Amino acid sequence: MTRLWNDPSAFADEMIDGFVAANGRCVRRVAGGVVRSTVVPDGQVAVVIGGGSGHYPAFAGLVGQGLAHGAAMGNLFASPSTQQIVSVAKAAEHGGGVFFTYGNYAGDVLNFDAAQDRLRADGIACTTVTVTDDISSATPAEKHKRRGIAGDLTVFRIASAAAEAGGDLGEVTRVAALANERTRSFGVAFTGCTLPGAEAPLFSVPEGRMAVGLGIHGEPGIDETEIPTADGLAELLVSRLLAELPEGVETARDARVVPILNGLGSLKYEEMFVIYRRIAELLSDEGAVIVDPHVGEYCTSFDMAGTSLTLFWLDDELERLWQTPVDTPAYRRGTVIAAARDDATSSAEAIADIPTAGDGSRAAASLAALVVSVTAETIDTHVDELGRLDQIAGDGDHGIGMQRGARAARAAAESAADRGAGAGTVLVHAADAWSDRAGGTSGALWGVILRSIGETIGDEDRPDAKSVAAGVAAASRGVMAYGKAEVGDKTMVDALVPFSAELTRGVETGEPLSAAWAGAADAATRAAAATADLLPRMGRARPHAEKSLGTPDPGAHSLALIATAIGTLLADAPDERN
Ligand SMILES: Nc1ncnc2c1ncn2[C@@H]1O[C@H](COP(=O)(O)OP(=O)(O)O)[C@@H](O)[C@H]1O
Ligand SMILES: O=C(COP(=O)(O)O)[C@@H](O)CO
Repeated sequence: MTRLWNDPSAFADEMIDGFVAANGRCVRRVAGGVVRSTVVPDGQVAVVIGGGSGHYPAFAGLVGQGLAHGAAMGNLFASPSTQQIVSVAKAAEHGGGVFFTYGNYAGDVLNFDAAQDRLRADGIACTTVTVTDDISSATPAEKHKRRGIAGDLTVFRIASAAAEAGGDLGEVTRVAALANERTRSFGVAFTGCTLPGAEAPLFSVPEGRMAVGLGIHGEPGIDETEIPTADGLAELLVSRLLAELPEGVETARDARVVPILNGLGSLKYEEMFVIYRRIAELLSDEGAVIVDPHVGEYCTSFDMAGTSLTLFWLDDELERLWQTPVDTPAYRRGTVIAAARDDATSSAEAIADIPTAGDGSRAAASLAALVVSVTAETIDTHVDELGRLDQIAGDGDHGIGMQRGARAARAAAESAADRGAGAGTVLVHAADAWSDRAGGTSGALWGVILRSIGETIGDEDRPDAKSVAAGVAAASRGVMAYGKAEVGDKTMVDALVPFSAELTRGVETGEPLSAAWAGAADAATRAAAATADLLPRMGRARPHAEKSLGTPDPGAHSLALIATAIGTLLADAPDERN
């Protein structure tokens, strides 16, 4: 149970404030996260990590000399937004390009890839290696789909050591990929974790039972067994990992390996030492040479009681890099020669310009802002229900993520309308605020939706039914192009595509916008409900496909709720709104 918070939706921000206040020796705050507070030599590759909050010391606790140059810090269990990542990367960059590395989660990939594209467009060279160490999350044939857990540490460290040694972007990328290939993890848990403000844990394990093969968000495990003895658990973890030695390691005999026993949040160190005692015996019995063992917390899941074992199989090059000194808030090895302090301060965030707008579009701006406001109210009303749906096969954060995004969008839309923006700019500002503040997959996609509609209706004329339907059609295409999901994958696309099709059909047959919108919202509601029968093929829910059968997709459901509420708004004043 996470017991202490002020406002749950402010938890991540307040946590960052406190973290920076306590660790100014190593980090300073920038928009979107933290960067090193010490001077970095010109031309050094910047290693930028990041991910959702709730995993301390991942990710910000691993920023400092010898390790990462910056960390983009998302909301609880949600990827940082594209804007956050761009901002941190620009602050961390010192002329040698940016190397991104993070755990392989859909929201992170979506947002880090988009940030990488933006930086490249600005002339900054970037490469990426996603961490895929968790062997329980996909088969060896689909290794690239595996998620990243405590193996983050080995990849981050090797990449950073290569950057500190003066390696260029190609070199840093090569050794990081090698470290990832040679890092394998497997985890178990005894209780689920509870997000701040939530009434119940994300999942529960029956008394005396243990969930096997689960990740760092309380995603359900792939199996459940009786809780074994400490020695029995050591045997399970070691046997699973030895059954999948990486390429280049034919046998454990004489192989040099770093074992990392990671606590997931509330397992006692003493319990871990008892387990590790047997892990060390088992590895030695196999003839493996143990190097620099780690027992502690490296990537947690709030208060989850559980543990994972990571085995990092060294070669000469990786071992040399692994032995270099590190000094970060949460992780120290060897003796680092302290660099001078970097007194740079981050510049204030620019206030986005308001382009000149035509009278017709300005007249519709307050309605556009009202639409965003109704969206935020709808999410406020359903926030718990959305969290519960996302808990079944996801990470339970759909409600709070949508709430954070929609509230920020409402404030941005109202501010733009007050400053004389046209309807298109109102929605574009709302889009940017939503994706920036919410992060995660749905934050990025709601940014695409609002931006597509805003750009289509533009700032000249009063939007009519045709331009609104064209905007929604552009949003539908945009979401599919960005997220790569198709109809039937059990995502918001399953509601958005029929919504758009029905809206276009209604408008083309001459229905007023309010009527066409109401028909489209009904179609979205039916389609969202029908996702209960689908098996997910994208994102967090994919490894838990069967668990999600019978439950609608949270993103499809929230989209249908929003569409319905906007329909009611339009119907209330049809002549004003058509
Ligand atoms: N690739 C995708 N394309 C479209 N929608 C997606 C995709 N991946 C996930 N989603 C939608 O996002 C929802 C999850 O949103 P949310 O929980 O807020 O984000 P996150 O998974 O990043 O925490 C899913 O229910 C689904 O509707
Ligand atoms: O969960 C995280 C990001 O993945 P999403 O796909 O956005 O849920 C985060 O905690 C790990 O970086």
